Amino acid sequence: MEKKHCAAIVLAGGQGKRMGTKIQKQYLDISGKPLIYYSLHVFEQSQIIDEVILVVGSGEIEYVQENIVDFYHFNKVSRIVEGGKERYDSVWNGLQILKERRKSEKEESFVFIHDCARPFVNEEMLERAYEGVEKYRACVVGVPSKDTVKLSDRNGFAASTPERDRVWIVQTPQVFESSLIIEAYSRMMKEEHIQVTDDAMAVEQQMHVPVKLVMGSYENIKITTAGDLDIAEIFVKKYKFL
Ligand SMILES: Nc1ccn([C@@H]2O[C@H](COP(=O)(O)OP(=O)(O)OP(=O)(O)O)[C@@H](O)[C@H]2O)c(=O)n1
Ligand SMILES: C[C@](O)(CO)[C@H](O)COP(=O)(O)O
Repeated sequence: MEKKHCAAIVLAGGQGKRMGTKIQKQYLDISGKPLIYYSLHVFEQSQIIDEVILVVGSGEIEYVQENIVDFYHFNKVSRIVEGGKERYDSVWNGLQILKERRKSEKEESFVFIHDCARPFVNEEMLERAYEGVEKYRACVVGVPSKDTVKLSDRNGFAASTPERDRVWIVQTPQVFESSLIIEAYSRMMKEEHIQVTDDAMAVEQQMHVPVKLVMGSYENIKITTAGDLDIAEIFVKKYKFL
C-alpha cells in the first residue's frame, strides 16, 4: 500500500502555568536546547512525517520562525499559526490549514497531533501509530498503567477501581484520518460547553469511532512541572539526543 501523506500538528501554544516560570515551558532549556526543539527534531528526521504545522502562542510566530524553525533548519515546518485559549482551540487552529487544503484533495491523509511538551516521542512510536491509523482510522499512543487507578467521588473518597489490565495512560501523538478529526472538531467546536482533555475524546464523542490504543513509551512524559525538567535532562543524556 502506498504511504499516505502525514502532517503533524505540533502544539506549542500553551502558557505553562503549572511550570510557573517566567519563560513559557516550550522555550525552557533542556541540555542546551529549548524543549520545543526535541519533538520537532524527531519529526524532521522521521520517515513517517511529511510536514509540520506548528501552533504557537499569540504574537510568537516571528520569534519561533527566526529562533526555532530557521535556526535549527526545521524544513518540514510548512506553517506556523497562533493557538487559542485552550488546547483544543489550538488544535482547531492547526486543523484549519488542513481543512482548507482538503477541499482540493481527494486522497485521504493522516494527522499526528502532538504536544511539544512531550519531547521523547520517537520514530518507533510514529511507526506504530501509522500502522494503527492505517488500520483503525484513529489511534493514540499510551502505556498500560503500572499503578492501580481509583475514580474518586466529589468528596475525595474512592468511588470505584477500574480493572487495572484495562487502564491506559494516554499520551501524544494522537493520530487520525484527516477527514475524521476535522469532522469531529467541526462538530465539537459548535457546542457550548466543551470538555475534552485529548483529541481522541472528540472522535469518541462526536463520531463514535473506536480509537485504537497503541504502545507509546513510559519515557514519553509530558513536561508539566519543574521536577519533570530534571527527568528530561536525564533522558536527553541517556539517549545522547543532541
Ligand atoms: N491553549 C493551549 C494550551 C496548550 N497547548 C499545548 O498543548 C500541550 C499540552 O498542554 P500542557 O502541557 O497543559 O501545556 P500548558 O497549557 O502550557 O501548561 P499549563 O496547563 O500548565 O498552563 C503543550 O505542548 C502546550 O503548549 C496549546 O498549544 N494551546
Ligand atoms: C493530550 C494529553 O497529553 C494526553 O495525555 C493530555 O491530556 C494533555 O493535557 P494538558 O492538561 O493539556 O496538558
